[in-house]
Amino acid sequence: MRALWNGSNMITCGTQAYPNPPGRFFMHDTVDRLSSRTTAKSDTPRSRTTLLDLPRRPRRNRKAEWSRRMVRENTVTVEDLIWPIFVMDGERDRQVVESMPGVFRMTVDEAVAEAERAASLGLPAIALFPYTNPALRDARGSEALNSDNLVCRALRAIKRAVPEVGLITDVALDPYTSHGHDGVLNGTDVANDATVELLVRQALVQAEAGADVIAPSDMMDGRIGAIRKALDAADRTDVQILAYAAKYASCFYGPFRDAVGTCATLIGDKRTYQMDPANGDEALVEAELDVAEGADMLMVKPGLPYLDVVYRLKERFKLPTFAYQVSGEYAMIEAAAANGWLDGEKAMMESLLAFKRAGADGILTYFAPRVAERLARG
Ligand SMILES: NCC(=O)CCC(=O)O
Ligand SMILES: [Mg+2]
Repeated sequence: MRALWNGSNMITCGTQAYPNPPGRFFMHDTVDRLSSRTTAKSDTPRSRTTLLDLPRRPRRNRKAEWSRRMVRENTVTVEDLIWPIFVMDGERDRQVVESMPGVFRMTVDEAVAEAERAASLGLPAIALFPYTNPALRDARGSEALNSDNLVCRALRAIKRAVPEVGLITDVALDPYTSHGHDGVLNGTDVANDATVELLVRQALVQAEAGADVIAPSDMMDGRIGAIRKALDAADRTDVQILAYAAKYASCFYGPFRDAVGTCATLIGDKRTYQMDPANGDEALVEAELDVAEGADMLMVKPGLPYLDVVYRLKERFKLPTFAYQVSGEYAMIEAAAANGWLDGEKAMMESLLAFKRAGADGILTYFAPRVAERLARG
């Protein structure tokens, strides 16, 4: 209970009000009269500062670092982190992603070296995203079905070099279409069922090249079930599906579109298939369908602005639930840190801890190697 001066000549303490002489504010003797333990305590100097009779003082548990460590509910570990990597054509080359300081597009050989780094840091998995040569993009995203495309080449090379790192691939057509949408167009509409047919083929091509986890991020209806059936029919019952169950039509993907080159190509927006940021219950409907269709794991995207959704999905379905700390979230922290407005390291760690507190089992984050290195330093 907190004693407050209410601006009049009364002191309020909980629901009770006590008279206080005008002009006198909160003298110790006034408080002592309110305390049932006054007499015994008033003998010692310490008791003079004990103004309130509080059976519960949550600050006690925070009094020292050892105690804070002892009562800590959540921690970020290296196992929580999945590292998204951008691949591009060429050899021994990297390109800066302007809007994501510290993040690069890299050639397959460089990606292999980074996968080796991931393994040595103890990161469980990496997620691959291609920067497709614009000349290879067409209206139907045909390059997605090429078993020798950039992602498939990266999968084979990384699998060969570092088999212990899990490989997650993005199933969606946007890095491959000339219009930047996640599916094929029927007029201006992204045609659901025709797109699902292509996504199934894309998933099979990726599984064949060595993907351990297929992660459909397209938000077409029915694609999880269709992909599961096709994988099973192809004798790939071992391939996991991480469903981007609740992917919102968010402005926070801006820098990612820079990285995979869809900023220039995207015509219009994705609001007819990605979710409305205003909706929470709808995420439960989406996730329920994906679970029924065979999703092994769920994803919420973006991350920090959607922690309520992470919490609700984890509570409801009890499946491994991941959050994607997307490019815009990364860019915001980096930009503020570069301006000296935030302590970037602290913001990075606090943001990841928040995902854990909300119930996430893991986080896809561009900070992954930096955090892993920091955790390794202890
Ligand atoms: N499928 C991946 C995205 O759509 C965006 C991720 C990001 O903004 O980091
Ligand atoms: Mg869905």
